[in-house]
Amino acid sequence: MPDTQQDGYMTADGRRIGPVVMEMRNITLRFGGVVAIKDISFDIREGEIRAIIGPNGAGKSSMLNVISGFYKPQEGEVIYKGARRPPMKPYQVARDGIARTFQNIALFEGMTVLDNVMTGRLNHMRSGLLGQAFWWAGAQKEEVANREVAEKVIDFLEIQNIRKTPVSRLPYGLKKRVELARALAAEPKILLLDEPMAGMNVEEKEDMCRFILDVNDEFGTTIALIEHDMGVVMDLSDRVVVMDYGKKIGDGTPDEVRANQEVIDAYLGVAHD
Ligand SMILES: Nc1ncnc2c1ncn2[C@@H]1O[C@H](COP(=O)(O)OP(=O)(O)OP(=O)(O)O)[C@@H](O)[C@H]1O
Repeated sequence: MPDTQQDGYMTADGRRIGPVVMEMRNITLRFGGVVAIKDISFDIREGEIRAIIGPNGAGKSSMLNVISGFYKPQEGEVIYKGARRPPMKPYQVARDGIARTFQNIALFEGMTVLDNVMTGRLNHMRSGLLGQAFWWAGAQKEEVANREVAEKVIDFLEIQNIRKTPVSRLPYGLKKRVELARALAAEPKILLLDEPMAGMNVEEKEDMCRFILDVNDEFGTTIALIEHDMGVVMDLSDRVVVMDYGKKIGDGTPDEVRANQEVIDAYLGVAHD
């Protein structure tokens, strides 16, 4: 069983999964009287693709927002890189190595693909306006280095031919890919994907699937995602957390989760006591 192997393990397809990089401990999140997350614990290992699934309203987005630091749970703690993560602003979490994409694309539509991807480098830029005025050579060097990372990501995701195109002119599937490029440009330790396939046709889904796998393989990026398409989730993920009505009802490999009766019932809509 992978979970008993502290230092990590090798997957059947030869990928190395490392030790735990983030741990959610007894997380409870309420919105007034609504309990969106009820006492949930699970971990994310270095280099793995970890999915969070569940029916509508199960609490998946809320959980992703806890991981990204956007929501502060009323109870429980997030252990990141071996220490309890203090309450942080989202930009501080981003600086600490967590990048994300959004369910509803959040790009600057009037800007080119390259400029959008460059915004993913903001957390790596040391020089502000004053810096650029008084530290010109350094600022220029930094700009070149940031551009190199952005261009590398653009090549990797095969969007070179649209790098100068304004995002507003792109079809939906490509916009999603640009969003992925922007998140990757931040060189995150953990990449959070919020329904990366939502609204895509079959071909776009296949492309996105391949890019997610390639990113994980090439850069060793740890990926946590929420996704409605069960086929995609089961194909992509190393381990899956299943939520229902804010509770965790399953956690394991795709095969384990598929065989879990509580999970089957939740998806078939079996009544709860
Ligand atoms: N900002 C909010 N204010 C009040 N209630 C909220 C808020 N966000 C989520 N909720 C409630 O928390 C519960 C979990 O919602 P959440 O969006 O996390 O579920 P989900 O699994 O992501 O759903 P979906 O698959 O439909 O996106 C729901 O009952 C929802 O109405």
